Amino acid sequence: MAGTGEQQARDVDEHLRRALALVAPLPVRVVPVADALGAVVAEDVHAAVPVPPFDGAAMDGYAVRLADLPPDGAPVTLPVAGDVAAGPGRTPALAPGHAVRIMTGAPLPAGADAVVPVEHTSTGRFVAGAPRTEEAVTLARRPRTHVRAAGEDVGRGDLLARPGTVVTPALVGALVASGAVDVPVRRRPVVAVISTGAELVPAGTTLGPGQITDSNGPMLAAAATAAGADVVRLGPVPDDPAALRAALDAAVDPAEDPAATGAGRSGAGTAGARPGGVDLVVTAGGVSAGAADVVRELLAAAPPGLTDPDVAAVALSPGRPQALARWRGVPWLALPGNPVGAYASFALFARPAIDRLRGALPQTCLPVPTPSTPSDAPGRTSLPAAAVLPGSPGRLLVVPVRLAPLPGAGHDTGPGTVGVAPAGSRHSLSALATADGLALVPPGVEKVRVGDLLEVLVLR
Ligand SMILES: Nc1nc2c(c(=O)[nH]1)N[C@H]1C(S)=C(S)[C@@H](COP(=O)(O)OP(=O)(O)OC[C@H]3O[C@@H](n4cnc5c(N)ncnc54)[C@H](O)[C@@H]3O)O[C@H]1N2
Ligand code: MOO
Repeated sequence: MAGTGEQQARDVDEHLRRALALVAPLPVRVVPVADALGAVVAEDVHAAVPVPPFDGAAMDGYAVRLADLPPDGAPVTLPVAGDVAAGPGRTPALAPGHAVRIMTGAPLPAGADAVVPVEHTSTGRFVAGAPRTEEAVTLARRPRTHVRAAGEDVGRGDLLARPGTVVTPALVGALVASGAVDVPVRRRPVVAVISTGAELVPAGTTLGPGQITDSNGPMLAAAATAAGADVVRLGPVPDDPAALRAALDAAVDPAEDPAATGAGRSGAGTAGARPGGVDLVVTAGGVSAGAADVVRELLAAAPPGLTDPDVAAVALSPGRPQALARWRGVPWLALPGNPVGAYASFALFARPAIDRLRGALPQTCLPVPTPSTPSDAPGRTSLPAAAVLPGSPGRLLVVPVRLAPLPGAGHDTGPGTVGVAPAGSRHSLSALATADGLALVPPGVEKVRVGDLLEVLVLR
């Protein structure tokens, strides 16, 4: 009977809202700045010291008093009173009518207010390692003073990072330069990735009839790692609810022995498992309408440990069958098994959930940016379509796209000439692997024309 059992599809935004409601930002801990790369700052961080900490020379040359140099640029000859090199020690004051040799990064002597680069003086150049021989130097006023003023980069007390800021290599440098030793960040989430399906065998296994390699497990583990989580991989588990239950138990309580059920731990990050279990479980597969769909079967059986089961057909393609639940209190996102659907739903639901655990989506950010609400959220941008894209009334289409020149835009037409075009078949994992982003074609759009703006999740 056509249409029987058809569910009303749930909006992507609504499913994301429910997924985010399952998770909360993890506790804050103070860690050495050097260990904070990739973590999310949890409190305002202010500069303890100014950068640079003192007025210094920006060039190798001579420190002078501007008052001694005629404003019309006429050269003067000044006796050279001494040397100042970068490094510790007291810097003597510069007496009026004198110059001192100064090296880049050295503190400016009191009284000096400009540095004349050596190549613009009678000395011409300094010889590394050779002592000073010049008694006097002839030089003239220059347009720039080549002085780096104390605090000109960062003032004492300036805000360096707010809650939600991801610690990048450059931020590590900026924090340390400004006197930070430790930084308050959210604990790194630990995510269990479990693939399900009787047909799955681990990578490297010779395939028997009807078998395929579990690619979702390694792919989603890599996606979770790239999203800033530590990963525990379990499975693949067969289409047996008892095996899935055992794998879930092993994820939320590592004291359980997964080997006893056929669910084995593998993959990078296992050693990093939190003693108390994981913060989030992501499963792939077994969530649609098949007779052997193990996630659906377990959710329907309502076993002890399962709470808040929520099975939905989401208005999303690929990635329509989805479920949410808690297993022994731990949030569980059940994604579909089709590899591109699994990837797209990871990007749309699991990644934001991991961001929220990390503190990267501040609570004040709710309502969260969603595919239908263009935003300036990190990792998203709006780009014009460089080719015609299909639309699909009633569901959000996820299209793997590559950056491509806009047709008709030549190199002389200036900026804004880059758009996105499909990277290949919408359902092909190999096309997805070459994509720069996922274009989100909103429900209700029948066709995307060249030049139409698209919301794009940036993948690289
Ligand atoms: N009668 C219906 N059938 C299906 C529906 C539906 O609504 N009604 N939805 C279809 C859609 S859309 C999707 S997506 C799939 C999702 O189903 P499951 O989540 O139950 O996924 P599986 O059946 O387990 O697998 C689907 C497909 O993907 C392959 N797969 C699964 N896991 C992996 C893995 N770890 N690595 C690589 N490939 C994997 C699997 O072999 C299947 O080919 O259901 C449709 N059917
Ligand atoms: O939702 Mo499925 O992932 O469309 O193919």
